[in-house]
Amino acid sequence: MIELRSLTKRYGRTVGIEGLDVEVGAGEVFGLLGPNGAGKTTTLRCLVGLLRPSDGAVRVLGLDPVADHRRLATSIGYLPGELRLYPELTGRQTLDLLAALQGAAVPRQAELCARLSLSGHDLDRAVGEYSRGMKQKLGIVQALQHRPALTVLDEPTEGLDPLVQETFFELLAEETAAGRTVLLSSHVLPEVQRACGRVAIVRAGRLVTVESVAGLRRARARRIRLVLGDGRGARPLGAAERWSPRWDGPRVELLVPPDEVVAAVRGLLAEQPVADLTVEEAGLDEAFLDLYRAPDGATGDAPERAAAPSDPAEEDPS
Ligand SMILES: Nc1ncnc2c1ncn2[C@@H]1O[C@H](COP(=O)(O)OP(=O)(O)OP(=O)(O)O)[C@@H](O)[C@H]1O
Repeated sequence: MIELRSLTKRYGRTVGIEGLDVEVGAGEVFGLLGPNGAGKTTTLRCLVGLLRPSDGAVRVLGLDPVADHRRLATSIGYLPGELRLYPELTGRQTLDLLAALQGAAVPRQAELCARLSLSGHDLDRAVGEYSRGMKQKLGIVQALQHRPALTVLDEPTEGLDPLVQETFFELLAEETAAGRTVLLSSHVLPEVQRACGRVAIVRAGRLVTVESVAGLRRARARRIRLVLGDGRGARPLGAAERWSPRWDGPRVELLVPPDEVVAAVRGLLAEQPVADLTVEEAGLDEAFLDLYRAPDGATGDAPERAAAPSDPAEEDPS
């Protein structure tokens, strides 16, 4: 469904994304994750043909999203991160206008509006009067209304209340059950854990890893919690100090790599009066936070991301 080969997009001197290699197959819900400014939106815009790559290749359903933009319009649904709508059009007029641009029938429009609680009354109001969440719901409806083979969603749950989020996740599950593909960007970690089978993590314009959510979790740390039996608080833990123990009175918590857990527990039990001990898998949040962190501990944009000064700014072809 999606093939990115060394995808690079520069904005003049700034690197949006560099050397990204990713493949996404039919029926996947694939997550693109990373801190602010990592290059997620840039990647999605290249995928839907709104940006021309500076280097590398993008194939969506075997086609070039820029050159074959019109042909792909019927097969792609896109929810931009910053949804800008004509404020004077009603919700219904907006959906119909976008359907015309998609060039396809919209068999799901009514059903999606009903499921996302956009009433007939709402749809007859001008979009300029919509709340943030209502606009987002309209954005989701238009992205799915023509039953596209691929739906690209940039931060889709922004502004949605928990009940609507629930419906949204049901919709995603139905997409994959029907063999259709979804690519979403997010930095809301639990939603990725819930919705995606695989994720690509990007940081400062580069791919950090592509992995299944299950695999990512398996490979990450275990949390060891100890309650010391003598009631005394923080003290040196010998070899276990390297896992940066966090103390709270007589309780201490360490995050330990999975293959070192047994040795860590043995060492801790041998050296402390332990009253209680638990070992559990660290949450996916910690797994991601670990990958988010730049090698120097910083997150987000790295100052060394500037591209060669001679690189021309790429223009939006649309
Ligand atoms: N139109 C533009 N002109 C110049 N630089 C841009 C432009 N759009 C994005 N960038 C830069 O490209 C880099 C990647 O931005 P991008 O919007 O793709 O990140 P993101 O991962 O979507 O971030 P966020 O989570 O904050 O939405 C950033 O350094 C950003 O400043």
